[in-house]
Amino acid sequence: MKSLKYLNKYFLKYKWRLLLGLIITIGARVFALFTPQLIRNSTNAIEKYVNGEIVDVEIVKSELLYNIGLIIAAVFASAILTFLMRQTFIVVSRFIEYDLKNEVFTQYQDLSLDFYKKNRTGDLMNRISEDVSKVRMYVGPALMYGVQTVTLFVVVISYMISAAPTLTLYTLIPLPILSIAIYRLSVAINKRSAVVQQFLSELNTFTQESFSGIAVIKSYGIQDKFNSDFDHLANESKEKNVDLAKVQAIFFPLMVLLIGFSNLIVIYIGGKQYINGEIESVGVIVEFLLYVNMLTWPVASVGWITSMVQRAEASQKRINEFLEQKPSIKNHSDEIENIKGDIEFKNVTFVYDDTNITALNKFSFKLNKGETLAILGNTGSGKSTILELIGRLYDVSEGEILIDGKPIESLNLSELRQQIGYVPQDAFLFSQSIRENIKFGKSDASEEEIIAAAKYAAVHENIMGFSKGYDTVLGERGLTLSGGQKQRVSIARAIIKDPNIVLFDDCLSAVDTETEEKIFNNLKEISEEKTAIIVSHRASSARNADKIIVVDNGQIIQEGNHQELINIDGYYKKLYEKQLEEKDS
Ligand SMILES: Nc1ncnc2c1ncn2[C@@H]1O[C@H](COP(=O)(O)OP(=O)(O)OP(=O)(O)O)[C@@H](O)[C@H]1O
Repeated sequence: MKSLKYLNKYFLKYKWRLLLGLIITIGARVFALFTPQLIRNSTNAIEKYVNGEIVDVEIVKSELLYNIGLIIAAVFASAILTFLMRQTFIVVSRFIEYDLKNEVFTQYQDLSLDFYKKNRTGDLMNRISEDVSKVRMYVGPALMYGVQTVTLFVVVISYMISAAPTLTLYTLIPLPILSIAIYRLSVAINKRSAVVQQFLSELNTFTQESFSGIAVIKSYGIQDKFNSDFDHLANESKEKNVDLAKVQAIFFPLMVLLIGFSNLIVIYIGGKQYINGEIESVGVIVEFLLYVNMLTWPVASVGWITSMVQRAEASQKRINEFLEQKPSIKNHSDEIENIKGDIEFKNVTFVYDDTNITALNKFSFKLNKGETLAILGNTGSGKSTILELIGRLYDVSEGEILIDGKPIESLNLSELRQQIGYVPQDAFLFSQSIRENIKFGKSDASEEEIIAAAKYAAVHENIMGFSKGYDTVLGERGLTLSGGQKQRVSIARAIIKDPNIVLFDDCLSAVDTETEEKIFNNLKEISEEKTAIIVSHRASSARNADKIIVVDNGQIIQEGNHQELINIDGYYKKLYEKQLEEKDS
């Protein structure tokens, strides 16, 4: 129950609704309990008529009609209150589910990139959906049936004791056995459900990956392998489901058996006591039979509730694991200062935690506001890492990064990111319209601003070529853009922010050199005052930059401008000449 304590704040938040639910539940049970008593009264009236204590049949008839009327009224009242009980408890559980989902999602958003590297997407999704639903069962049905069971027990058993104490004792004997049996069964059901759940998770991950990688699967012609792998997984999943169904099948027969046994005891002991004159009338036996049946569900639900609480506890523990994590990148300043855009790396070393790869090793450079730096180098040399460190997606392992002369950690994190227009290597676009995708950079952007940004990114004409223009929906249910178009939409998204620092991570690789040139010219026009870092594999992207750095293995191997570097034998000159030759041929 330790983990579930976390939810107390939500119970507190909805305390009035819950209190109302409690009162309604008690009311519903009290009304439900009128029925056995009224039936006892009716049976007694008939018994008295049979015994000759009442001679006028009309009196019996009117007594019966009176009781039937009251039973109908009580049942109605109980039904309405039961409806309201669900409306309060279950509605509160939905509210709490909503709050918790939001809390988990916000926490996911706050956590740093390394968190996503360490945890699988499937697991993240499971905790926000499956685990939260299991927790809802605790705050909803478990709480509701718990309150209902306790109320019913207290009221029914006190009624039973006042009517016939010894008979009560005999009648209740099988009920704890029933409760224990159902609890054990629930534990077995839980264990098997967990296995079923795990297989379902695997099946989901497999299916999701198969759909995402459908192009690879088809082009490699490996559908058969995937079909048979799926078949294998689905078959195992089916077998685990069958195992589960077998234990579940015992549930109701067991309940019926033990209740039947209680009924027999009532009839046998009750009958004997009636004959011996220990109980006043047959009506009491009838009343007890009804009580026993009324107690069936609550007794069974004790086991069920226990297992629901256990499952919720396990799920909340998993949720808490994530909720308790602190983002590794923390904001240390609430002061919003305008970031101008001077960038300096001083002996920066960066090691990726998960792989222990030293991506940058004692790396230093300085870039003034308004300057453009081009970074070239082989794959895996550390180029993207430089940009990620400027956006504080990670913090440096050693050395320091200064922005406007101040340590990057001392700046307000959201202001820093606000002032950066970052275009990552794999342009990710959301399954929304092109307009919405561009507007991610500036939520209140006007139509003119959107078009201007698209023009700067040299993608406006492409967009106008689509029948729905800027309203064209992208992604799974929409249009698929070409690699180059995607890159340019994502550039437009960065430009529209009008940031002081622009970071382009090899984001023109799928664009021809002429369009690239055009974009750079546009960029120059709007970025007089902006600091720009352009990571590329092409010398053409670097030609007009104020500074060029060539990186290898996390270190700078060449530094200078285009003119300087083409006069020195080395990586840049080779790359430039090679690309010149390719262009000519
Ligand atoms: N998230 C990560 N976790 C662990 N190691 C990483 C991560 N990202 C990059 N690396 C490693 O750090 C090194 C530098 O990677 P980086 O992405 O900065 O290179 P790059 O020069 O941008 O490469 P490319 O030109 O292929 O994009 C590589 O060895 C890479 O395997």
